[in-house]
Formats: sequence, C-alpha cells, structure tokens
Amino acid sequence: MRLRRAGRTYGERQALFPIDMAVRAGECVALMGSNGSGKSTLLRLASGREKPTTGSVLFEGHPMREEDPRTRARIAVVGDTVSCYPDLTARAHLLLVARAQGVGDAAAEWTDRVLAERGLTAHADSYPSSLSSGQMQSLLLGCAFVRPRDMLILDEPEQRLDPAARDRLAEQIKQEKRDGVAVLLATHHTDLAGSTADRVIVLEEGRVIAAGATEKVLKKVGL
Ligand SMILES: Nc1ncnc2c1ncn2[C@@H]1O[C@H](COP(=O)(O)OP(=O)(O)OP(=O)(O)O)[C@@H](O)[C@H]1O
Repeated sequence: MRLRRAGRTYGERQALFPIDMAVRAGECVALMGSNGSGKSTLLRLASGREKPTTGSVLFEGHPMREEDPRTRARIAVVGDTVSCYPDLTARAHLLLVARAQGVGDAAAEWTDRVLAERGLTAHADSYPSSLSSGQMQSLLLGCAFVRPRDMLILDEPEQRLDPAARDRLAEQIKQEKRDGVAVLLATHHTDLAGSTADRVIVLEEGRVIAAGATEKVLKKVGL
C-alpha cells in the first residue's frame, strides 16, 4: 500500500497535508501523534474508506477502491467506529465475517481459534449488550483476524484493552508480520508501537514531524 502525495481536507481544514509513505508485506508501520493530528484520516485513506483530496493511494500499484471486492477481500480494517448487530452473539459475528470473507467450511474452526486468542471463549454466546467495552473491542479485533488478509489496518486497537489483552494483541501483530501481512496502525501506546512497529510516523496537525526506525523516532520525540 502506497500513499503518493496523498492529502485530505474537510472543508477549510487540512486534516492531512500531502504525504508519501508505503507499507510493505511483513512490515508494521505505526502512526503516532496527539488527538486530531490526522492519524485516523490517514488510515481512512489507506483503507480506501475515503478518497484523498490531493494525490493518490495505491494498493499493489492500482488505485485503492474500497468498493472493489478484491480489495475488500484482502484488507482487514478495525476502524474508529464501533458497529455490531445487537441480536447476534460474539460467535455469530465471527462466523458471519468468516463466511462472508470466504473461509468456507473452516469458518467454525477459525471462529473457535479467534475466540480463544482474543480471550472470548467464555463469552462466545454473549450478545454485544452484555460484553464489557474491552470484550467488545476484542470482538471487533477478532472480526479482522477471522478472515484471510494481506493487509491489516488498525485504528487505536489497544483502546479499552487490559494489559493481558494488549500483550496478546502485540503477539498477534508480530505473528501477522511473520505471515507476510502488511500492518498499518494508529496508536497512543508507546509500548505497543515499540514492540510491534518497524517504523513510526509521528503526525502533528496533519504534518509529519518525525519518521523512521521505531527506536530512533520514539527517542527523538521523547516517547
Ligand atoms: N469528517 C470530518 N469532517 C471534518 N473534520 C474532520 C473529519 N474527520 C476528521 N476531521 C478533522 O481532521 C483532523 C484530524 O482528525 P483525525 O481523526 O484524523 O485525528 P487523529 O489523529 O486520528 O485523532 P485521535 O487521536 O483523537 O483519534 C481533526 O482536526 C478533525 O477535527
């Protein structure tokens, strides 16, 4: 996935100034920066959810189009909005996504594995209204891991997770990299970025203020 001078305005506000960046297979890039610095905007462009107002976004050399089923089939996104079906259990959500994304006969097996990995086995038959906010976040993350993917886009995936669930998430991201998945995430959690990201990009008011190898950048910006 590559952004070529991609920028985004909302009315008068320049949420993201034109930026060049790429995420390669097996690599994790973390976006950091204060509230409103443009991280979610960049992720929405990278996932094809929104179009840049300048420049372009490419996935494997072709313009990113979320409406293209082939793109959707390969990019798993956990965005900044929570959405679920109130009358479907945690297990049913995962089965639905697995089947919709072509997992086929293995959907039940994938679902059980993801429930266990996300610490949700005991809540498999719970409805969203009876999940805690952290369990709900784990379910949303599970929806990204219960389907095939070549790219993973995560917006503050650590939010509402307890330390154990956060550690499991970090391990999962490292496994994704070993499996050749390209990972792009926005996070406020320095340890999560430090343990998973190969590179960090720090945004401030829509501009890149630091970018490069994780350790170097975190040190430079005092994180
Ligand atoms: N749909 C929109 N319409 C108008 N302005 C928007 C819209 N989305 C984002 N913005 C503005 O763009 C800027 C960047 O927002 P963005 O959500 O990308 O920040 P962020 O770095 O993800 O912040 P946070 O850490 O709070 O999630 C903010 O000033 C925000 O108010």
